[in-house]
Amino acid sequence: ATPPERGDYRNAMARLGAAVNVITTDGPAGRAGFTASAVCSVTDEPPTLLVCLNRSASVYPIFQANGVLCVNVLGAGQQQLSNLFGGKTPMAERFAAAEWQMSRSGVPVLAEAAAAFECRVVNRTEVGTHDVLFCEVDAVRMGSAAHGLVYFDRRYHDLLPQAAAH
Ligand SMILES: NC(=O)c1ccc[n+]([C@@H]2O[C@H](COP(=O)([O-])OP(=O)(O)OC[C@H]3O[C@@H](n4cnc5c(N)ncnc54)[C@H](O)[C@@H]3O)[C@@H](O)[C@H]2O)c1
Ligand SMILES: Cc1cc2c(cc1C)N(C[C@H](O)[C@H](O)[C@H](O)COP(=O)(O)O)c1[nH]c(=O)[nH]c(=O)c1N2
Repeated sequence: ATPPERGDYRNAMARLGAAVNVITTDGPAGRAGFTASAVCSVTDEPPTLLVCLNRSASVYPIFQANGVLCVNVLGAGQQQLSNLFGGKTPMAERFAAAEWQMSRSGVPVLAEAAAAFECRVVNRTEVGTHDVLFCEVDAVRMGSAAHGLVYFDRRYHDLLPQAAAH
């Protein structure tokens, strides 16, 4: 069978709603961060998640060299931060838009995230244009954001609980 055209694939993927995360790093190669929706839990023994990173991103060599990162899960109302880290904005400007704490490994952690996962990259696999980074979680933090943020249909949606039925 012939595979779907890229546009058709993306149109369908646009309906696969996903949490929005700012992935940060710091270390010998310097500080960097980017927005990722391609993040998911792999196993909880040992706690491991994956992040898909486009090898053509300007931040790619920095993440490659540092080998540590933090997955900052954005909350309701933080779509501006997602757009800032989603491309083209100079790195200093991205980080100036929020308050950061320091993880034990020296990686910036977003104080206002819904949750944050401090990780080491333990494995990576090249698939097409992307690297799949397998990341072991050394520490978790529960942040101050109470409601989630979801990217669906190429737009952001604040995730507010439905009113209880009856
Ligand atoms: N996994 C990714 O790398 C990824 C995911 C979402 C958005 N983006 C970036 O943000 C831009 C805008 O996204 P959009 O959702 O508003 O519209 P879009 O039409 O470009 O993408 C729709 C959906 O297709 C998938 N997708 C898009 N580009 C991809 C890529 N290079 N690799 C794997 N999956 C991809 C994502 O699920 C995305 O939400 C994209 O063109 C891309 O540059 C990348
Ligand atoms: C909502 C949303 C979701 C994603 C992205 C963007 C946006 C707006 N981007 C693109 C990525 O954030 C962008 O390419 C980086 O900011 C790197 O850009 P620079 O090359 O540094 O400008 C992105 N890139 C990637 O490699 N993996 C991903 O999962 C995602 N997900």
